[in-house]
Amino acid sequence: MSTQLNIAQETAKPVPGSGFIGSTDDQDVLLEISNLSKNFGGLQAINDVSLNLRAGIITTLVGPNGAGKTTLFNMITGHIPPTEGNVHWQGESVIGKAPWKIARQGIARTFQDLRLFTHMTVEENILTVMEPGSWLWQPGGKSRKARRYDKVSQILERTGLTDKRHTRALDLAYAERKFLSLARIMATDSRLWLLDEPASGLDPNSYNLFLRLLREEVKEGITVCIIEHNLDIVVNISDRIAFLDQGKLLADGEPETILNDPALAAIYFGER
Ligand SMILES: Nc1ncnc2c1ncn2[C@@H]1O[C@H](COP(=O)(O)OP(=O)(O)OP(=O)(O)O)[C@@H](O)[C@H]1O
Repeated sequence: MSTQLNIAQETAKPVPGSGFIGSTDDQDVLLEISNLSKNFGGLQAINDVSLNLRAGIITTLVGPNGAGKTTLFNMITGHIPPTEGNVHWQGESVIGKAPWKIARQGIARTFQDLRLFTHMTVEENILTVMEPGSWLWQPGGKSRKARRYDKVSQILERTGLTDKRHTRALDLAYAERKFLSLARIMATDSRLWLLDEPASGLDPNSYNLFLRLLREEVKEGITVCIIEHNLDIVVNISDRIAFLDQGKLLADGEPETILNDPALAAIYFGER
């Protein structure tokens, strides 16, 4: 079994010390996680995690099953309260706020199980995440409703779903459902996207489209944090990697450094 997370060892930079790396700098921090912990009864799912999500990059959360990745997302988005610690979004704490309020402030999220409205069409699924006020007619120029439909068209075009506009989510292929989940996030105008395994199970063409789309969005100013298990995807996608294990943040840094750390690889592959 490989002792490394990445194959490209020749490009690796040396890891200082034993290999566990701390946070680098605090430039352009959009989301600040400070000393966050979560206990479920006797289980400490997240243990004193501090991590900054920097603007305009893709940070990937990796770690073995049960490491606490989804729990971390759940605390950022207000789905579960932390036992201790804080999360600041653009300088303001989100702790205690309802998920819908946090979403409205600009943090959007996808789920592993996608959570689409399966009996609604693709278009309807996207419209549900748009502001209700958008349906009102405004004097002068195009109605807001018309502008919303234009936006839906653009999103469908970019996600390759134009032909599926009036298809029920239920009748979509797996990759199309994944793209619909992404399309719904695109419709929210959020600044931070938290994506839970967005590329898992995609065929090569869909995967390439996904990568292209994500890079375009990041170029336009979106900040992304992704939970991902597939190392090929992690290698291709990450600007930065945060490595969690048993609720602890073991490393946070450059992909090359993290992916070539034998100690982390041993944990990832269950060889410790
Ligand atoms: N609501 C809950 N109640 C009790 N235990 C929970 C709850 N949610 C998560 N856990 C436990 O907390 C730990 C971390 O779970 P979490 O789902 O965050 O891990 P993960 O890194 O996302 O795992 P995976 O990669 O398998 O999805 C696990 O041991 C899990 O069983």
